[in-house]
Amino acid sequence: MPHKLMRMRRAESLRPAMLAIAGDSAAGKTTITRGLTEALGADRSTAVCVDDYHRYDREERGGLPLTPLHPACNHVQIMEQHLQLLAMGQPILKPVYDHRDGSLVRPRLVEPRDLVIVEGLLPLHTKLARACFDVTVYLDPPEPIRREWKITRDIRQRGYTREQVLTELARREADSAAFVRPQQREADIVVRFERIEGRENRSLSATLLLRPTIRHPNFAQILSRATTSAVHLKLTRDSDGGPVDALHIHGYADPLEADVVAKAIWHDLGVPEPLPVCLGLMEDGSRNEPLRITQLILLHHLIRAGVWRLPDE
Ligand SMILES: Nc1ncnc2c1ncn2[C@@H]1O[C@H](COP(=O)(O)OP(=O)(O)OP(=O)(O)O)[C@@H](O)[C@H]1O
Ligand SMILES: O=C(CO)[C@H](O)[C@H](O)COP(=O)(O)O
Repeated sequence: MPHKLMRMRRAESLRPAMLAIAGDSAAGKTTITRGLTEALGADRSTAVCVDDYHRYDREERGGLPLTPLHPACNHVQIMEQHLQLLAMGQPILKPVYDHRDGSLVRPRLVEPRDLVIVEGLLPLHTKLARACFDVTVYLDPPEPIRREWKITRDIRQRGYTREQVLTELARREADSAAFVRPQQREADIVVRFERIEGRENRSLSATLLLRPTIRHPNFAQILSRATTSAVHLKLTRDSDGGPVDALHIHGYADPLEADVVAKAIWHDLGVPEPLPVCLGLMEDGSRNEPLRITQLILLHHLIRAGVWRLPDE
């Protein structure tokens, strides 16, 4: 049972805290990761994108009946090996896929820091890969929103036309259902940015399903200390019908009110540093409160996972 061995070996030794962020293309993984790594700093954190393990470049893929979401289109075994090495604090020589033109370029030496964030299409696809993580997240925006994000991003940054993106989205649907979306069930936290019907405000709200597979911050207590209408905790149903806690962050949250919650979450962590200012920052420089609180919660988990294994604790 290699995945059980991996869990045991990790429990025995001092090694980095590992966070996985899985989700379909343009689900928002890079946007969340960017804020986390900036907040933690390059000396404490490393980010790895497992889409770099694509087996074929864009041109080669064009002639194949495969989409990048299919495990056969990725070096999954090498990804597993590298995740195990990172999880044990070892360096890797990681392949690199350049999305600007779809080419596979010179590999990069990655030395894990105390906190490692791994994002991509399939980081939770296998048991062995999952065993490498302390905290697992799945980003689950509603399909119409993800499609909007993908169309805009792929046209602006990856050299595609609108028609090409629409064709590709249709081509990928079966593989997304078979290989990407099932990872939702494997995650400790499921994040959904969505538009709430009837709200005039166009900002997206965020709902975080907090599954009892890991220990979450005591939000009931944290929110009882922070008088605000920006965030609330509710009991909802998971996809299997079971009850699960969910934290809802309103898209219309007043930044001042959201700040009260952000400070309370940060304070709960007991870290003396000031609240990082880079959280909630979008690529265009705008600020997004639901994104900020989501990043803060993931940061809380990652730092806690790291602190728990310090030798004096
Ligand atoms: N919370 C959000 N609110 C508004 N827009 C968002 C949000 N998250 C992401 N986006 C938009 O969606 C686009 C895609 O996001 P991002 O690059 O983070 O996705 P990704 O999951 O890393 O994509 P890929 O796996 O294809 O590289 C971004 O250009 C960004 O503008
Ligand atoms: O699903 C994706 C994640 O970003 C990409 O489309 C996939 O990685 C292939 O990349 P590209 O479209 O840049 O060739």
